Parts: sequence; C-alpha cells; structure tokens
Amino acid sequence: MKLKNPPVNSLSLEMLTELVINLEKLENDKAVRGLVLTSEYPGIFSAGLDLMEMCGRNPAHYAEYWKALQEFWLKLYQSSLVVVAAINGASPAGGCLMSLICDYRILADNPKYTIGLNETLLGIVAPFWFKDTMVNTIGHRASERALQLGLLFPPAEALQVGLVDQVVPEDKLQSTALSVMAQWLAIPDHARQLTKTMMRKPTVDHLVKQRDADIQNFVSFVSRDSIQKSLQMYLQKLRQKKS
Ligand SMILES: CCCCC/C=C\C/C=C\CCC/C=C/C(=O)SCCNC(=O)CCNC(=O)[C@H](O)C(C)(C)COP(=O)(O)OP(=O)(O)OC[C@H]1O[C@@H](n2cnc3c(N)ncnc32)[C@H](O)[C@@H]1OP(=O)(O)O
Repeated sequence: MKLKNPPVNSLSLEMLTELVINLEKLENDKAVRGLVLTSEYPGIFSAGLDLMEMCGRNPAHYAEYWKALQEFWLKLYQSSLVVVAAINGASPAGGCLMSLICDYRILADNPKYTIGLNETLLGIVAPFWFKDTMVNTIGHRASERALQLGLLFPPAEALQVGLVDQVVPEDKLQSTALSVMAQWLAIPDHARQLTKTMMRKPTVDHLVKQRDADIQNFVSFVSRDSIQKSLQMYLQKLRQKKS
C-alpha cells in the first residue's frame, strides 16, 4: 500500500478514512496475507497528523478527526495481516506512530529520514496510546527520554534504540521488505495471528476502554488558545523554512 497524499502524506481526515476502507478491503480478501506500507514519494514517508485538521476548526471537527485516527490505529494495530513498513522518507510524529503499529520496520539509510514522536517540539503531547505503542517497541526509559525531548532519530540511532528493525541502502528497501515478508509468511497464519493478538490486547483494551474520554481530552486540549498559538507558530516556522 503506497501512501499518497501530496505534498507530505499528512494524515488528513480524508486520508485516514481512505486508509481504513482500504485496510478493511485487504483484510476481507482471502488471497491477501501481508501488506507492505510505503510512500509514493521517496523522501517523505508521512509528515504525521495533518496540522490543518487541528488548527482553527470547531470542537465537532476535532472530535471527528480524533475518532478517525483512533479507528485507523485500532484497525492497523489489530490487523490479521503481516504488516511491514518500508520507510522511504522522514517519519515524524503520526508518521512514526504508523510505522510503530506495523509488525516490522525497515528504514532507508539516509540522514534526512528521521523518525520519532516529536510532539513536544510542537508544544503538544503524545497521548497515552501513542506512548504505549512506543513503550511496547523501545521500552520505558528510552521512550521517556525520546518523548520528553521530542527526539527525531536518524537511521543509525533509530536502529540502535530499536525504533526500527533494520536499516538498509535506499535501493534495497523494497526487496528487503519482500524478503522479510516471505520470512513472516512462512509462519502458519493462525499461530502468528493469535500471538499478535495476545501481545497487543492490553494496549488495545487500554484505548478501547477510554475512547470517548480520549476524544474529549483531545478536543479540550487542542481547543486551548495556547495550543492553537503553538500550532500556528509551528506551521509558520515550516513555511518560513522555505524562504
Ligand atoms: C496530560 C494531558 C495530555 C492531553 C493529551 C491530549 C491530547 C493530545 C493532543 C494532541 C496530540 C496530537 C498528536 C500529533 C501528532 C502529529 O503527528 S502532529 C504533526 C507533526 N509533524 C511534524 O512535525 C512534521 C512537520 N513537517 C516537516 O517536518 C516537513 O514538512 C517534512 C515532513 C520533513 C517535509 O519537509 P519538506 O519536504 O521540506 O516539505 P515542507 O516542510 O516544505 O512542507 C511542504 C508543505 O507541507 C506542509 N506540511 C508539512 N507537514 C505538515 C503537517 N504535518 N500537516 C499539515 N501540513 C504540513 C508545510 O507547511 C508545507 O506547506 P506550504 O507548501 O508551505 O503551504
């Protein structure tokens, strides 16, 4: 599945909705057992959540957006397919989250392709289920440091901390993803799927139990004037970077 939402594959409401529909289609197709997630645009895997969905909108919109993001996370995290992320570009915040919920992550070796949950740099906070997903991957101490500092790791550091499973030359990314997929598909589906469910259930239950409260938290957090100001300033900085 190729992410395709120009210019930076930000996760807009429309993009999230389409991703969920496509995932459902693949899950229901008996001929499909695995999925490689990559970007149509080498250089950018995904810029994360679409900041335009979180700026200057009304509470009903924020609630709808957050629910769609939860839905996407729940679908992909619980997918019965083998999901391999072939990360061919920068992968900040929501882009990193999307990689973390795959079964295996391969990052192309390019110093510009950084990955991490950098929310604090925007003056916002990664919610508990982003944090849980990261802790499940790299452990508590490394997550605490990475989350507080909003670290974006270049490939060698991402590998060292365990945020990705492999770093490969850019021209080997897709072939490596296919050989990793072959290795995972050699395992009987039912045994692998039950194991995945068992490993992920506590994290899934944590969100499912608190879904509505989490939406309310997000809406009230993002509606604050101070948060709106931080997001606007961050967007301005992104725009100024060009000039
Ligand atoms: C205890 C209390 C707890 C309460 C908690 C409750 C709730 C939690 C609240 C909030 C949680 C929110 C979680 C948020 C997660 C996110 O994912 S936020 C998004 C973070 N993303 C980023 O920081 C990445 C920003 N982008 C970049 O760094 C770069 O754009 C790039 C991806 C590296 C690509 O660089 P480059 O190729 O140079 O492209 P440009 O920077 O020039 O960008 C092109 C245009 O795209 C716009 N853009 C970039 N990123 C985004 C984005 N994420 N959303 C929307 N738009 C984006 C950029 O402004 C450019 O636009 P123009 O062409 O200038 O119009």
